[in-house]
Amino acid sequence: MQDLPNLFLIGPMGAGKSTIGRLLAAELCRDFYDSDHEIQARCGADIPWIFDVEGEAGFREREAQAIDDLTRRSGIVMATGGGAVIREVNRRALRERGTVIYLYTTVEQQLRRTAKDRNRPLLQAEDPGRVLRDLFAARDPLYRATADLIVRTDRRGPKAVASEIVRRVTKLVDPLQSCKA
Ligand SMILES: Nc1ncnc2c1ncn2[C@@H]1O[C@H](COP(=O)(O)OP(=O)(O)O)[C@@H](O)[C@H]1O
Ligand SMILES: O=C(O)C1=C[C@@H](OP(=O)(O)O)[C@@H](O)[C@H](O)C1
Ligand SMILES: [Mg+2]
Repeated sequence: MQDLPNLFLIGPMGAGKSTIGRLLAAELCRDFYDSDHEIQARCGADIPWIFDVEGEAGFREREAQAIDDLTRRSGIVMATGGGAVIREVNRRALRERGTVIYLYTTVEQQLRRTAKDRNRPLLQAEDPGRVLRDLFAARDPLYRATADLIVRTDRRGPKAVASEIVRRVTKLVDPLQSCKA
């Protein structure tokens, strides 16, 4: 497992990037980073505050800086925020500096998983289902274009998904490993 590249998780809000990323890193004995946590730690404020005071544009600047810095590390697992793929510079950093995994789930699951969480400013809207559908239409092509692997998270719990990623990524890196003793 030492030869594994950086693993970067992308996908929409509620896909499980933060939860599964942490489990994946533990399973691989890797350091775990979450670009959203990094942004909040550097700024000393939470995401709703950043959106309030600096707008989404300010948040995206901070996000690009965090992604550029974190993707330069080696041997890490990193969860991104759902909007990380909007910027071409982020997509390039992710693609060039690691293996990118798109965690896919349905909008219905996203809605259920994010319903009680007030920490996602984009979903504090009258119709969060509509927001999620519109974001999916805009971003799904970008997730697909950036990813090396697509893994569904709507049918299995976080632990099972983390194990599936380990299995698939190991094969991707060393296609012969499944033939080894
Ligand atoms: N595969 C899964 N099955 C069921 N619930 C999940 C799964 N992945 C994540 N969750 C739950 O969904 C919520 C949002 O997960 P989170 O990791 O914050 O998603 P993201 O970082 O992609 O927005 C959390 O309550 C988490 O426990
Ligand atoms: O989709 C988005 O634009 C966002 C997703 C959030 O992260 P999660 O995908 O981890 O919820 C967070 O970065 C911010 O609220 C914006
Ligand atoms: Mg997250």
